[in-house]
Amino acid sequence: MQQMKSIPKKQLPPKEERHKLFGSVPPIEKTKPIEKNKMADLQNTKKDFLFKLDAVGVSNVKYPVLIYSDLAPKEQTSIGTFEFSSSIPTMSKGTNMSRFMELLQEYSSNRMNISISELKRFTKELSGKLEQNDATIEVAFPWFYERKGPESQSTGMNHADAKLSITYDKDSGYSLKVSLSAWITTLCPCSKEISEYSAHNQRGNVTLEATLIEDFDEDNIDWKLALLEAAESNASARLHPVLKRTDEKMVTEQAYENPRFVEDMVRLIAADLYEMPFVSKFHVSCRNEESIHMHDAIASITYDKSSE
Ligand SMILES: Nc1nc2c(ncn2[C@@H]2O[C@H](COP(=O)(O)OP(=O)(O)OP(=O)(O)O)[C@@H](O)[C@H]2O)c(=O)[nH]1
Repeated sequence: MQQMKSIPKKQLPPKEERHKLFGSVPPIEKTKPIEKNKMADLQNTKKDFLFKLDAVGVSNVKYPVLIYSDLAPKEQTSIGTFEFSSSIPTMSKGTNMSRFMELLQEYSSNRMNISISELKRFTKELSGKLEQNDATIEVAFPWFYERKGPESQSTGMNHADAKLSITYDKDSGYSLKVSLSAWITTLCPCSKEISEYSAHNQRGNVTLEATLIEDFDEDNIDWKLALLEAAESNASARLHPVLKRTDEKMVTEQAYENPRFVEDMVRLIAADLYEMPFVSKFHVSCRNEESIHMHDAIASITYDKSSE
């Protein structure tokens, strides 16, 4: 096919003239210093600024990250959404915002992986770089895992929303929090009980938030998988990307054999988290997108093992 030549019909002014046409003006004569050591450093002003701050930093920072998983794909790249902060004392006006991003770039250029050991190292280094007593990093990312149809073994990819939050404090050490939000199937026990046949079922969203013990052994336990298994193994059925007819029959019957209210879901997941020795506190919530209502059904539970 002959290529059409595009011949401009208008005679446009040069680019610089076009910018002027749309309001660009030449720079004025500048009077303020351009050398860094002569510039005002407002954020480093030391005075009584009335209150100390719990947290100051940057949020909604998106960076590519590397994730390791016990499920295939065992290594994957994802997009991390970061939040970094530290406290600052009463006598300090502000933090040094650029230092959060400088350290992230430094880690990223060495293929930053979202592991607990890496983020522990990061927060400790960050608190030193900021010259503060503590630092927190929070990173949320979609985690992908392979899922096979139960009978055909046809493979596809599911994902869950994972989050890891680590605080380093010079006096109290590290605190580790993880969270996973995943989808499951629930089949209504009441509907099954009262109906001659069938039962309504829905897609439920489960969020598990757990505080881990400080010496959590990430080399032997994948926390993402532990939380996913707690959510899915207690549901009426799991979600699958690929289902052949033989699989669909199994999943449908499995859901009918394992009916769950939204309350049942959070209590059963709580029981699994209670039995995990590396979890010290947890919060579980479930939201069922009801298929017979326009509204959702919700339930949640919070538990602190140290309060026993
Ligand atoms: N503290 C603070 N800085 C802000 C804020 N918004 C923008 N910034 C800017 O972040 C920029 C970089 O700050 P710094 O990290 O202190 O830059 P710097 O002093 O050149 O960095 P260092 O040499 O590491 O001390 C400054 O120009 C601030 O004005 C804010 O809300 N608080």
